Amino acid sequence: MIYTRNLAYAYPNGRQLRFPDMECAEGRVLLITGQSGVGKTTLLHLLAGLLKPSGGEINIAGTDIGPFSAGAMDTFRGKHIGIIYQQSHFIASLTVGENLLLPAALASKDHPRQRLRNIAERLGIHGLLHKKPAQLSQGEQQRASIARALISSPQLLLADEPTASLDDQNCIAVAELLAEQAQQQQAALLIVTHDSRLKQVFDHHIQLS
Ligand SMILES: Nc1ncnc2c1ncn2[C@@H]1O[C@H](COP(=O)(O)OP(=O)(O)OP(=O)(O)O)[C@@H](O)[C@H]1O
Repeated sequence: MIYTRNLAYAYPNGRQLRFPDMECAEGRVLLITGQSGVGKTTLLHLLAGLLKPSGGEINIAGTDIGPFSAGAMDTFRGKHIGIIYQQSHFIASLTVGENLLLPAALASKDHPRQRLRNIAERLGIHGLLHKKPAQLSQGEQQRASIARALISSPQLLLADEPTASLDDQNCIAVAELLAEQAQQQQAALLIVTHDSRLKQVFDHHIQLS
């Protein structure tokens, strides 16, 4: 589903970052860990096509994303990639439901409201869709971010530190929920984190150094 080969990135006036080759199939989870500063966020942005590599290849769903223009990458990302950020980044003036429908609207997916109902029910947030994001607890916001990433049925889910601010019990619960949803949807799930607690949940693991 996704693989990388000889991936590298150099910030202007920064050091050159080189990443180990990685791959993850549909319905599987790859955990990518590493200390602060090794390049986890950079890697996530490369995989999401938000940064262009200085070398190497990223192949998603059979497509080398290297040659894409910024506009073509935006379209591809909207169709194939769901991103779960550590902070939810919801639009405060919209309801949770309206926030969750935005990516599906941008990706022109069919029957978004039906999908929203199904996913919100699965994640136990269907009673919260009419509320404003600020009225949700942190755990509820986390589940809402997962729902938002799933709503366009992406084939690739990228999660950036999804459990960093959670206690042990919620950390494991959110990790298992993510993996379960990815499996149900047959999406590849890549979790980028410094949270070593997740190593006990997932056995497919790469450590950046
Ligand atoms: N805009 C930038 N310009 C130059 N160097 C940068 C820039 N952003 C990040 N870096 C450097 O690139 C390296 C990787 O940064 P990155 O944010 O990807 O690491 P990280 O593993 O996500 O760290 P953390 O866990 O602390 O968030 C670091 O050495 C950082 O100082």
